[in-house]
Amino acid sequence: MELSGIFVPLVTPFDESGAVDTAALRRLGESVLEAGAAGLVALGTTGEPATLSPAERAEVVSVCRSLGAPLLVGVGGSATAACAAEVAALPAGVAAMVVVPPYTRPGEAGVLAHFRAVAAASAVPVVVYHVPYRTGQALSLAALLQLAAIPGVAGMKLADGPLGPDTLALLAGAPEGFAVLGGDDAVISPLLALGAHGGILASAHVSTASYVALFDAWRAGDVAAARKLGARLAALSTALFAEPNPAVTKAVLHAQGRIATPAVRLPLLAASEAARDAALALL
Ligand SMILES: O=C(O)C1=N[C@H](C(=O)O)C[C@H](O)C1
Repeated sequence: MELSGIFVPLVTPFDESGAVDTAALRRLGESVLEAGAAGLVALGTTGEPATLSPAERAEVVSVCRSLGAPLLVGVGGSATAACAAEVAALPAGVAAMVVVPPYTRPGEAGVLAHFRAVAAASAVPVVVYHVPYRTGQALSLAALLQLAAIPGVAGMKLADGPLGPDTLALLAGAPEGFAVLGGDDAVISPLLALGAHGGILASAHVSTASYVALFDAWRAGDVAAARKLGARLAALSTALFAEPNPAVTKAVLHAQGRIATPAVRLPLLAASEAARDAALALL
């Protein structure tokens, strides 16, 4: 699987009864692929995996797989053995997007041991999902580079906030073929400018072609177009993340008639009208 371009981590739409709306999920996946997305992510943070039952999670993965596009499947948890077993059970042809073990804060050596065990158990490529503001686990540049060197680890979804010297050094120092995919939507443009291989962006549900055009512009070296588009999309992403993800994105998709309800499951709360309207105004 080529880890390059814009991947859309699909929301999990719910119908009026609160059940997973698989027809809407399929339509969403088809629409973003038609608009140029390189692939999909099932069960990313945006898909609300924590509040889906095991049967619902399997259903979401099955719908996404049936679309035939490159697919990353989110896997997470603080127990290494359980995480390794989950990754080992993934079907061929997908990649596993495995979050740094959250909450436990096992330290860098513990994180490295976790990913060595998970990658050794996996028959599919592993993408490390580093999102310290959610997991509570910071990682130094040395640890990031050690993760990148683990056999079977094919890339990293990097969502560690403002870009700094470590980001530059990771992009310069990671092994050949290791993909860095941005996961902080508002800074995707500068990250692509620095050489990232793509992005996993919830924002790309609502303006997929524009995020794809941004990726293409940086790839082609069209700096003027990329800067202008990047600034506009940073404002859109900021509006979509004004309240906990994916509430605003779901509210916008509902307002556009693309999903039946804007519902999210507790403890997430539905987006405010103000946040939804602010995002819609930027489209
Ligand atoms: O679901 C994802 O994958 C993403 N989650 C991030 C988050 O909510 O922290 C944001 C990013 O757009 C992709």
